[in-house]
Amino acid sequence: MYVNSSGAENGSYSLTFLGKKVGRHHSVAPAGKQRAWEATNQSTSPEDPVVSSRLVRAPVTAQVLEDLPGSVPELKDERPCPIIHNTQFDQYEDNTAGQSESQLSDSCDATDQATAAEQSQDVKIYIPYESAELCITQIAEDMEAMKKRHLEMVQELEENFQMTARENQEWTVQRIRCHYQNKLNTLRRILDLYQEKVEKKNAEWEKKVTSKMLELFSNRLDVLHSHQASTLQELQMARQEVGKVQEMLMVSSPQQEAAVEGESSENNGLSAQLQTVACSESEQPLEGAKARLEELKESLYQRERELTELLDAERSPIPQPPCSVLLPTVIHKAHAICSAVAEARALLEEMIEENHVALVEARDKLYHLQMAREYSNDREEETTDQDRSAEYELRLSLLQETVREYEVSQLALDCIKTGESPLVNDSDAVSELEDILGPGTIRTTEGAKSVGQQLLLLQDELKQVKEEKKKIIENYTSERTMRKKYYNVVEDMKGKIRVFCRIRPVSQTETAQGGAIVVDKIDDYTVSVETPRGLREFQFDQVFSAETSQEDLFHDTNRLIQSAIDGYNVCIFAYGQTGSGKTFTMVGDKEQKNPGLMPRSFNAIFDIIQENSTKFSFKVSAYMLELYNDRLQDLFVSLAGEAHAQPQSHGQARRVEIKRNRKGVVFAQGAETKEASSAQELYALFQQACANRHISATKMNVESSRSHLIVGIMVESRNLTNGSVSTGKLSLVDLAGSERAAKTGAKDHQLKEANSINKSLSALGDVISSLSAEMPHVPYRNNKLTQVMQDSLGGNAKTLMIVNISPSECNLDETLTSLL
Ligand SMILES: Nc1ncnc2c1ncn2[C@@H]1O[C@H](COP(=O)(O)OP(=O)(O)OP(=O)(O)O)[C@@H](O)[C@H]1O
Repeated sequence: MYVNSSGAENGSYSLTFLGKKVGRHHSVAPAGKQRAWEATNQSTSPEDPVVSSRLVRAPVTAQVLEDLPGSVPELKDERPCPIIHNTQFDQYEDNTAGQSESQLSDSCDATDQATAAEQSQDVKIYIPYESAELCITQIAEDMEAMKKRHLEMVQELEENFQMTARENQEWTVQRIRCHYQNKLNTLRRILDLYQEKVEKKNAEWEKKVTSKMLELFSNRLDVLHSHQASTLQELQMARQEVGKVQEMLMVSSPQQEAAVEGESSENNGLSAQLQTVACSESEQPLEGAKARLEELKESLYQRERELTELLDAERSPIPQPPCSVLLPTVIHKAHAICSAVAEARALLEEMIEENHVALVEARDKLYHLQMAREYSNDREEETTDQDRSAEYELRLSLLQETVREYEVSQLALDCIKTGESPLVNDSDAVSELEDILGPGTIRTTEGAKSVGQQLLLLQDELKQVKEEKKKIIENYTSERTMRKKYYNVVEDMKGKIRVFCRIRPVSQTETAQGGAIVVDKIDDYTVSVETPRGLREFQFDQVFSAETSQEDLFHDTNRLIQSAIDGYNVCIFAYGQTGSGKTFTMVGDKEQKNPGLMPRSFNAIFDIIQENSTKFSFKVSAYMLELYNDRLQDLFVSLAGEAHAQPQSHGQARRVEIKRNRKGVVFAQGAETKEASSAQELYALFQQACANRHISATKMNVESSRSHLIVGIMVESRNLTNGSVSTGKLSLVDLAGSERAAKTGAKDHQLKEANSINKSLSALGDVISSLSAEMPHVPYRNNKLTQVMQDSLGGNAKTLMIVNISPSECNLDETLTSLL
């Protein structure tokens, strides 16, 4: 027998006996079967060690185990020994256990020795039958071992599967748990939010109820006080009446006794006469008492009516807290005070003592009155006086009331002393209050106590809220102060004195004169002037060319308006030769098609006020002055047109003096300061002032300002949250033009005007130079102009000077003077 290697690759083997091929029925795995098997396992990976071992071994195991029992006896019958080809045998060895290797080798060696001659001719090796049998047995054992291993593997796979399934299950459970945990968390969050909302609502509601209750409680206390007062008054009156009645009784008793005695001794007629006299005598004072009684009755009815009204009011739509409900709180508080303060304790003791004495007295009185009534009843049975009986009833009930009040007071005072709360039995009022607070909240003493405690807590909360509000206001105030400070720092960084230069367009007169344009704006900060000695350049904080609109100019200046509203002094003035455009810059053209800085500032002030109206209240006031020939004049005071034309008549005008108050704020004494509540009102005041200004025609300007116009606008702002007040001043000055007398053609009073103007401008120049050079002394007092502008020049004030210049060659000298 030999094992053929053909088909070994597919795992099929054939056995040959004595050179005769027996057939392929011993093939371990036929090709068809192998393919079918592979098809069933094609979904599995051959790389998988388990699967690949199956691919090789499984068919061998199954087929051999089936086929071997039949084949072994067959082989036994066929002697001599089968042969195994060496190479084929080697191939077989690959698929069998190593244990059989040595045995097979031994068998082969024996066969080799027995058939040595044949080996030289034929490569087939014959092995003894026993060896073949041994070999087959070995194969069977191997197969058995393989079957065992396969079973183990199957078991292992099953275990793996179960483990994986278990893991999967756990993972799924974990996922589900996670999902529900998340859901639970979300629900909790929603619940928290709802709870928060409910608490907020409760707090709001409690706040409302508390304030309402406190209000009602104080009202109730007031009513109780007034009741107590009126009761005391009534009691006093009752006491007096009782005294009177007792007196009357004392008077009438002996008379009646006498009448009774006389009855027995004298005859009936006389007795009747005496009785009548006695009765008539006793009835005289009784009449007065009856009248008084009537009054008392009336007043009592009146009180009763008032009480009914009060009770009706209690049942009004707004439920009122009963006094008895709030009483425990009051007692609780009073007890706390009494136990804390020795003085209060002593006072309480005194009150208890006094109340006790009063109670004893009232009880005595009641007792006496009751006795008197009984006695009187006995008497009235005889006299049949119904009115008297009614009077006693009334007084009795009054006294009973008083005694009850003293008893209640006694109880309350004892409660205050011990700290215990009295029982609540004002059931109607309690149920009304429970409608608000919820059922069962105050039905018991504990409930009432908790309401009281809630009240105290809410009072504390209110206190806290107030403190928080105070803090917020403080923060807000400090934040605002910081804003002002930083705004001011930024403005200061730009320079406390800023100088702008504005070149006006060439005028018709200048065109007619044919003068060349010698002034040019090089950049936003530089002006160049062509002089006979060459081109000169001048630096400014800002340069505006002839094309610059009024709006653009204002845009660069209106930040200073905010500073004035913030409480700083700000001064904006235009400077330059006559006809250079100062009035145009400050006021605008005559028709106000191009309004200047002044009217625009008026609007800006009220715009800012409007923006801040919720946080501040503002007061705007203004004075408008003219400095003409070294004389200050109030422009609100209207002088006759002739007076304006003739300067001599100014002596009659009201004298205006420049003064400074303690804070250093300049004010014009003798000048009127008018309030304005809108930009329109302020502008109307301004127009009124302008109408009184000195203007006349010069050679240089048809409408030349012959005076300095000083408009002072004071803005007082009051912080609505903390009540702080700050005042800032915006000074807007349109200066008269510097001029050369010869050029302007000034004569007589105009020459005087020009001298005065030039003097004041020179003084202003000196002040500005000193400030710019940060000199220790600034010559403010040299001129009225500098005096009036003092609080707006230097110090913390912000100053903006606009130098107006002409571009024309004919004004070159004046332009250079202005620029230098
Ligand atoms: N930027 C400008 N754009 C157009 N016109 C201007 C401008 N500046 C000045 N003017 C015109 O030039 C003329 C003189 O100007 P304005 O009266 O303002 O000069 P002034 O410096 O105020 O003179 P004075 O000192 O004599 O009062 C006016 O008719 C004015 O309209």
